[in-house]
Amino acid sequence: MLKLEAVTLSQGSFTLRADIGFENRGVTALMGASGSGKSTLLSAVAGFLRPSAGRITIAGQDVTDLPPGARPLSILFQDQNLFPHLTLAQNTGLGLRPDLRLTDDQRRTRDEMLERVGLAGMGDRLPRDLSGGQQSRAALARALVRGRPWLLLDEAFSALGPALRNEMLDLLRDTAMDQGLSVLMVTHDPADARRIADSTAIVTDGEVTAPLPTQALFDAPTAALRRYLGD
Ligand SMILES: Nc1ncnc2c1ncn2[C@@H]1O[C@H](COP(=O)(O)OP(=O)(O)OP(=O)(O)O)[C@@H](O)[C@H]1O
Repeated sequence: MLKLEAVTLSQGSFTLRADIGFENRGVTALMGASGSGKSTLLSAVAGFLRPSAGRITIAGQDVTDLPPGARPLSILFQDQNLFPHLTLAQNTGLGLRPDLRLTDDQRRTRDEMLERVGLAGMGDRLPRDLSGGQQSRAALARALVRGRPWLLLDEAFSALGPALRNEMLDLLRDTAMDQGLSVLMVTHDPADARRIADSTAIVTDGEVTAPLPTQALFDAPTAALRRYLGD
């Protein structure tokens, strides 16, 4: 379980309060209007923003004071940040060792992950020689190869066209299932949540609602969801 216990987050004059737990199983969507605080919440979980009150725990461990790299999670942003001068294999290997001195086992892990995301045999290519979709797959591989139990995504696929975006969402869901990963995914698009999220939490009015099963939530929308959908 990932818990934000009586957490207060501040960015300038904006304040978000969260007292909430995310189950470590499957995909949870974090949905809300622009400026509602989705990225703020994710930044705090990732360790880039320190809460002004409360604490954050993951699997019972207090991570509030841990730097991002020491937390049991990986992060994928919209800007995929592949290094242009490094090959696909090297970009992915960075997830395992920043100095790229991989052991044989780590090479195997890297190659299996590239295969898992549909990039087998492309390890020698530079990012510029990949399509947008392949670059997204590579960035996902680099995040997954770290083997951390939680994966956080901040609108990671929102720049992609609809077909590619659905393909990446499905790949994310399937890989999460295979690897027993827990995923917390920020999206502003209800279609993303409905496609792959087991549960969905809404960020609105400076607070975060408790996650509810996505299907049930959309079948009988809460006041927070209705406000967000503009019904
Ligand atoms: N560094 C900052 N300094 C001051 N205010 C900030 C800062 N970063 C974010 N904010 C404010 O905090 C609020 C929440 O921003 P946040 O980026 O978390 O929203 P969001 O829900 O992720 O929005 P979007 O969907 O547009 O990305 C906004 O009002 C924003 O203007």
